Amino acid sequence: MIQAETPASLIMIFGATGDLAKRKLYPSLYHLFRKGKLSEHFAVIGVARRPWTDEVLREHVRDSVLTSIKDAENIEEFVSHFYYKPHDVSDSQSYIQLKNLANELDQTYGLEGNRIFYLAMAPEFFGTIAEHLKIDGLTDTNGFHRLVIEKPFGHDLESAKELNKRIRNVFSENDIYRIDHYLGKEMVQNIEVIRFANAIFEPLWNNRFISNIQITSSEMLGVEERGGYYETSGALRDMVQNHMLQMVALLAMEPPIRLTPKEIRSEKVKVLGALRSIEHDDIPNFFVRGQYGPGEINGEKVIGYREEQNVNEESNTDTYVAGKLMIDNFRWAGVPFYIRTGKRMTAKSTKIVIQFKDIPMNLYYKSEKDLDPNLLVIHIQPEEGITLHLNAKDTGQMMETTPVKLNFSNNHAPGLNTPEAYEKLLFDCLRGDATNFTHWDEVALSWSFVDKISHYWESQKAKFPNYSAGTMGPKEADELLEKEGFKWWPVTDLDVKDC
Ligand SMILES: NC(=O)C1=CN([C@@H]2O[C@H](COP(=O)(O)OP(=O)(O)OC[C@H]3O[C@@H](n4cnc5c(N)ncnc54)[C@H](OP(=O)(O)O)[C@@H]3O)[C@@H](O)[C@H]2O)C=CC1
Ligand SMILES: O=C1O[C@H](COP(=O)(O)O)[C@@H](O)[C@H](O)[C@H]1O
Repeated sequence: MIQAETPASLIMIFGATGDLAKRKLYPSLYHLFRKGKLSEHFAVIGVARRPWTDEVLREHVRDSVLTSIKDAENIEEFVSHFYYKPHDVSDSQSYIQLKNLANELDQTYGLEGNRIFYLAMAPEFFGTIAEHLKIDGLTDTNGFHRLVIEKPFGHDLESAKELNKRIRNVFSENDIYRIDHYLGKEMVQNIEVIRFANAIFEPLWNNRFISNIQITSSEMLGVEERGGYYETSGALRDMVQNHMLQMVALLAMEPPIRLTPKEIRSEKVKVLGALRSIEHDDIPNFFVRGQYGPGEINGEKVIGYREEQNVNEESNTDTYVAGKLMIDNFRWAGVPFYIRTGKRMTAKSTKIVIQFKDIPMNLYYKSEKDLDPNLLVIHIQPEEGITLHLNAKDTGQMMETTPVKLNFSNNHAPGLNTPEAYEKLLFDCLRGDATNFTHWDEVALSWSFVDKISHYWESQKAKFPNYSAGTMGPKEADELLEKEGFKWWPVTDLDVKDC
């Protein structure tokens, strides 16, 4: 049930000393607090191994907020709601101490027994923590109990099933909030609105009018300190299984009969279920993998993936994936959805390009020159907006055309106006709105699609590295489109700010 207002709640963060909590969760909670979206009846218990005190955590939270917001009003009041408990994830005594503190805070802050358990720790602990929460009585209150789970949700379908079984013994599906932070991004949420609130798009949104759809999510950063995790994951599991497939599902789904989590999820599940399964030897015809070698980013030399910390010097891990997805249903038969994502690429950019089919006959260019196709570009980040690429008359006597762009920019000052994805998702969770979290059925279908590709890749030694840092990936990714008469629309030339 979605609460109209923010209810009182205790938020227990497992992994309170970690990177995610510091960079994302504390600033997001502070934004909610400052906007009045966090009830004054709230308290946070930070949980991790190191022997911190309440004061140390408060200092840490204060620093984390002040790093991103210089004029943080009422910061002292905000941090006074934070408490800390050193913890051993597999020891019941630790949970009993947590329960006692939680019960005390229930009284102090009038929390009505409402509890959000946010698991921001390595995934191997998710199942154990969920089980202890029940066995040791942390869920024995009258309020709501919601489990927020960070990615990755499993390593493949089998491990995801196992994890799901363990947490479902404690929490019902409705109380499990599997985070995919792309679903909290403003322009990802806008996909549905663009599609279903505009009479000009929905009639064209099918294989009669769309020639192909391209989704690019490129990063300039390398793996940073996450080499250990990334070696077990790679770009396919890290980005495609979740974020990229979620965007595909939102772009391809049928209009839901109403905007409830259940109806939207059910439409997304149908898309994921209609993804053409790609078998063994056919995989190279549909998917390309890459790994960055040394190169240059912003004029600075950077090392290759195999030289990164905690990375095997003969690593077979993909830091880049490009793929062609086919959705075998009536609406999308024959329309390729091209996706690509990678680290150490030319630009930090997430964009969706919907390329419409050419008009049947070109009246305007009699000779060799072609009309540009109409494109609808959805700028997810760092700019947020929409651009429609059209053809118009070139000024002058001749009846010639020139490309024009109709542009809507959501953020003229990038990052300032739009709430951070985590802020929105935390707020949704407080209100009990699970629309922008992934349901188990979506997770399972995504893993079963991705598993076939990862198993095939694991069985073949790749010729890595195959792209230089600072480029847009291996040449095979360009060939994937060229062989079908398409090309990747360059993310840098499509910028909303250029219009
Ligand atoms: N960082 C990011 O940008 C993103 C992270 N995620 C996900 O979020 C989760 C956390 O990531 P991140 O913050 O980067 O990880 P970190 O390694 O920075 O933090 C891990 C946290 O877990 C705690 N911890 C580790 N082992 C134990 C233990 N045995 N008992 C109790 N606490 C323990 C650590 O505390 P201590 O050392 O004090 O024990 C620390 O607070 C992961 O699932 C990750 O995949 C998802 C998307 C982005
Ligand atoms: O989930 C992840 O996402 C980030 C990219 O997120 P973005 O919001 O900056 O696009 C990626 O760097 C990371 O490897 C992955 O785990």
